[in-house]
Amino acid sequence: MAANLIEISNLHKKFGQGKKEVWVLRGLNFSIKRKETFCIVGESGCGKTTLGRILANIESYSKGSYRFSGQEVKDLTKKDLRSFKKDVQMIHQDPFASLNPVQTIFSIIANPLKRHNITKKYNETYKEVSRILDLVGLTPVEDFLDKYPHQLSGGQKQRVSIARALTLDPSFMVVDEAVSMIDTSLRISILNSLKELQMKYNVSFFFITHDLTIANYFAKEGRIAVMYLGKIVELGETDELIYNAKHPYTKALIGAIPEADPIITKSKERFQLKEGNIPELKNIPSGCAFNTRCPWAEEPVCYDKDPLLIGSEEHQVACHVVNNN
Ligand SMILES: Nc1ncnc2c1ncn2[C@@H]1O[C@H](COP(=O)(O)OP(=O)(O)OP(=O)(O)O)[C@@H](O)[C@H]1O
Repeated sequence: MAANLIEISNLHKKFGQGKKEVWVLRGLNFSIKRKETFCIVGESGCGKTTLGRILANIESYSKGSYRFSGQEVKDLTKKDLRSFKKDVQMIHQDPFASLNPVQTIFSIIANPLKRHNITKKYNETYKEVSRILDLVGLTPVEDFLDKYPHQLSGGQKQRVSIARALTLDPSFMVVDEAVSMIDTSLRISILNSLKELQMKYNVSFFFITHDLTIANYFAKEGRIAVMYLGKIVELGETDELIYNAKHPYTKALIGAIPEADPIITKSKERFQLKEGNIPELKNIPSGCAFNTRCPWAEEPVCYDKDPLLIGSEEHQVACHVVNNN
């Protein structure tokens, strides 16, 4: 059995052809261990969802390598793909859009069980559907079985999405902004449910969020990768990254987190970037893509050479200024 569940090397993704060609992911290198929580954070449009969709094999990759359990995903045979589809599940940002509106909650959970021959007889399916709904906190189960998605609240719908993802006993889950459309009061409860399920079932998570506070909470025992314009600029164990951030972009993201205590907020280091707008992906600056916003950018290196993500197992940074000092 491979040591890492996931190994990504020099991964690239482009959309479009010719003049419309845009490279959305530009050489990613990372791995995810079994049972690990790996969070990816970054502003809108930096490529988080595209990467999540590639990891779930909903989207193909254009260049580089993606190995799952030691096997190159592009080369999976039909038989391997069937087991991959069972093993890897994705929970989407908008549970309403991803749940079939004309199916009852019972059918939504029962269908994958039947399709993959996990349960055969009705009684068996009923028992398993009830067990899974109970696991995600949709109780009393009988109140939910005959309902349709539109009859549930946002939080309940997201729990149904999680339940559906769990039916096939996955080893890896891609969770895309799964709590961003849910009231703050319910967020922690859903995040806690996901964490409990991870402990129980040893699932690895690839958790996508634009909110570093949520990443810090959910990946407390895991790692966070910070993405900027299709590249990872900093990657580290969560506490190390939050309390010892090195990349100016990560520092700016951390500086922007509001503190409950207004005195701390006032005294916290505000890291000023050069300008607010992110360059477009089809117009990436040469050298380090962050150079247009970076207060540390130095001539000539930051304008000529793309920095590599380097460092220790616990903490890696892609910044010439940090890595040269
Ligand atoms: N199917 C597609 N065809 C063309 N361009 C696409 C496609 N899907 C995504 N993109 C582009 O790829 C870039 C990255 O999008 P992506 O959704 O991965 O970013 P994101 O970081 O997840 O953003 P958000 O937080 O807003 O969801 C964007 O510029 C987007 O317009």
